[in-house]
Amino acid sequence: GAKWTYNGPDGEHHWPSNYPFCGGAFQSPIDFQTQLLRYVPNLPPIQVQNYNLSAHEQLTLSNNGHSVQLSLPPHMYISSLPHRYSAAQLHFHWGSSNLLTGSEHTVNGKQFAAEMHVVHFNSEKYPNISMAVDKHDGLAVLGVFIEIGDFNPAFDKFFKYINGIRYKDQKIQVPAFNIRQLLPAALNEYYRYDGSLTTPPCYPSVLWTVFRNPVTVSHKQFLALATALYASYAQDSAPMPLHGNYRKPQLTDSRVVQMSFND
Ligand SMILES: NS(=O)(=O)c1c(F)c(F)c(S(=O)(=O)CCO)c(N[C@H]2CCCc3ccccc32)c1F
Ligand SMILES: [Zn+2]
Repeated sequence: GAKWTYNGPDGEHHWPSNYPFCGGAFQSPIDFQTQLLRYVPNLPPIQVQNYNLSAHEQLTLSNNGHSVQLSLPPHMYISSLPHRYSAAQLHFHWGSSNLLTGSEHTVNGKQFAAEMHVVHFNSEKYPNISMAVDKHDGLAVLGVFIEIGDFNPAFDKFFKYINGIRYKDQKIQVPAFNIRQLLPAALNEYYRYDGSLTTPPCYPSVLWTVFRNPVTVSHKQFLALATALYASYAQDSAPMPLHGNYRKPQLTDSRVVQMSFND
């Protein structure tokens, strides 16, 4: 499809001209205005299966020009949703080295330093993510807010390789690890709503689950993420740093946004 960026002439205000869904309804991310949300006491805790990958497995860490992504095997899945949703990849959104505000979802207007998304597809109904990506029940994404704080050994399992994928379309194989360690401890506290991909083509195909509790990475780890990557190719004469890769909050309209907690 047509090229798109987060800033400049191909930035998010222009996405709808090449990607009509981006100008449509049910868009993501959104701001969670907690006074307006609906507390649903029996929303079941998220249950994940086979997230504890063996170090003998290898995952592909790549720079796709829009984010850093880690491929995930489809035998990892979410078992607590109406259908089985199998893992496809995880990726990040962040600000810049001096802008510690780069999350996509916000809470009462508060933006976190970064946000991780673990993308899953409905493997009961669709054979792969490409067939699922534009279906109303196609995708389920787990969102995790990231704050600056203690060093995070789980993130370092792949952050330490980030200098091997500095430029667009570079990829390396990294040893797999326990992906559950990237999620917050409490999987029973989350926001839930129907939304979309936050990048073009912005299909309204995502059941969003954004966990209440952030995880931390150290300032040094965050700087590695925010300063190592380029959206341009290694041979490009004008290198374009990859940062600020977050879409602004969209209108909630008449959507009901649920929360599984009320304290
Ligand atoms: N925020 S978000 O909506 O979760 C989100 C992103 F922000 C994001 F950058 C990506 S991307 O890295 O693939 C680059 C642009 O599509 C995705 N990819 C998904 C949806 C598109 C098709 C596809 C195919 C295989 C694996 C993953 C995906 C994405 F879902
Ligand atoms: Zn994302």
